[in-house]
Amino acid sequence: MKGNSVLPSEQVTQGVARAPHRSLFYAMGYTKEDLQKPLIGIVNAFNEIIPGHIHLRDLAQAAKLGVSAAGGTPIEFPVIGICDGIAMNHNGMKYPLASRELIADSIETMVMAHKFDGLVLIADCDKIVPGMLMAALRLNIPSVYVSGGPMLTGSYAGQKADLVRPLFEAVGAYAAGSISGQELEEMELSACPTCGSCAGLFTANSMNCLAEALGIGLPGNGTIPAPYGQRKALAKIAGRQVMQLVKENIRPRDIMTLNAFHNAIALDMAIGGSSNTVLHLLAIADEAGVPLKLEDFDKISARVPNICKLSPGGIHRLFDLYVAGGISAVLKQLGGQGLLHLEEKTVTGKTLGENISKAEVRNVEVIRPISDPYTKQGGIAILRGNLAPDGAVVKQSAVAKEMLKHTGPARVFDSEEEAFDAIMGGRINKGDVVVIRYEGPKGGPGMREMLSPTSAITGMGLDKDVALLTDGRFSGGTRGASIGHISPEASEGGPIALVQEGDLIEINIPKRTINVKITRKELADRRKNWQPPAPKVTGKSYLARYAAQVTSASTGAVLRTRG
Ligand SMILES: CC(C)(O)[C@@H](O)C(=O)O
Ligand SMILES: [Mg+2]
Repeated sequence: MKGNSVLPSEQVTQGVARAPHRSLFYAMGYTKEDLQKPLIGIVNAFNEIIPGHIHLRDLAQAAKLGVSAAGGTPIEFPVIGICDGIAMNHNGMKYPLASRELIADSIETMVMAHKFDGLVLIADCDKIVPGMLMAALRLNIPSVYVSGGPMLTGSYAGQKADLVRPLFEAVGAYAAGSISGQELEEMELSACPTCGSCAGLFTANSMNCLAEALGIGLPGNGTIPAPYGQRKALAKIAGRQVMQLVKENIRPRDIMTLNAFHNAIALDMAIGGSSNTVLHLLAIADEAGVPLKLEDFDKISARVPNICKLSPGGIHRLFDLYVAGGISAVLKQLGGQGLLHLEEKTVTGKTLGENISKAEVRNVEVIRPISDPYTKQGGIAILRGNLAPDGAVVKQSAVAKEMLKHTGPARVFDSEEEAFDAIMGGRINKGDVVVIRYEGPKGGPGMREMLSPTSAITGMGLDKDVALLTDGRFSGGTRGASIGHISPEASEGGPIALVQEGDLIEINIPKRTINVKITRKELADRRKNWQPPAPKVTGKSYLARYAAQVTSASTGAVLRTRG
């Protein structure tokens, strides 16, 4: 399209050879005029198994109205989506990260086959968001991403509530005998009151907020509540806006540049986003051909302060952030201190700086000034050491002060199930460092989120005494000294595979180190006796193919491609 006006859809709508194609469109009720207009794919991840997606039909409808009103022809098609909460703490959790690549691949498949001219991508939860952004960059046709928006805050016993605080953590509290079965049931009934992504700053909301800073989501994308009329209006505007992008030939790679990724990381550090954002931003950048590295997170974390504390790190929820001015107000704070690239292009057709120029903070308890942050550094830290030569990730903003430096004996488990049973069975002692390995992208496979073990530790009141390390990953709802993405992973022979029960592990988050206190020689001797494990999944399953192709978490757990 650059320099001339040829639209991809002309390959299916124009000329003599395409008479059969047009006939197929007419079979569906499209008119002759419809086929003269840009064909806009409305990628709708609606399903009836994710609260964040249960209302997406309404948003797709609104987006279609926006496209039509702006002179385009909207054409909807679906993609899959997993609810991480429902997939949690069993073997289903091996699929969500892997679903990211399936989603990207299936959008590529639909768009390449049918020749759309632009996309409105509609999703809400965890892996569906990066999967969609990866596809947008791979295809590089004009695209706008719209999220389903956050769930309203729940309430329990007069306090704000969400899926994690208190509910996931209540499982540990129940095991420790500090709450009754009836209390647990009351929490179940009240923690998640509406449609939308779970109300804390977990992975879904983190990604939806970062989409604003990346420029691919409209202002308000991260925080406008899911049930609000404004959410539908946002989808309508997205439909209108994608038409503008088609006209002006502005594509995802013009928007999601290295500077835009740096903006997203700066926002992530300021709000204390999910540790999963590290994996996803690296994978999205990989599709953009942008040289983003794990080190970029640490460099930006060193200079961007943490100014918001939302659940699980604090008591505020996305609704509080919305009322306080939303992501635009946070970005305005950062921009005012020279911490952003404000000249970056966005899907509004304006720059990021123009988008946020009128924003203001309406509650300084929810969005603190840069001069009075929670911490001078950002929410996420990258650790290295003899246990993680290729890096590890911790959400330092959600670590109890007492645990920022900790040395304790390793309690080693070769799966999440074994570790969870030990925690729930009261077999973890104060001071212990729980090691959960063979749960990496390849070894798991699928790099499970360890929300149940980390929440059980917290719920049992051990979060100021016990650390947890893994080559798997965490939920955005995880808090405590939970260090994940340890790379290389155990099944690839990473040093985490060589740790033995009782080894002393030294964690120093301020110094960014993670080490097992054994000599280099001892480590080398243990390595000689180490055997790579047999793959856990074989045969024809998608997961077996995924395990064969997936690469390290330190580079986003993307799939290796040939050549
Ligand atoms: C279920 C959750 C809380 O959404 C989790 O999957 C996350 O990553 O945040
Ligand atoms: Mg998740």
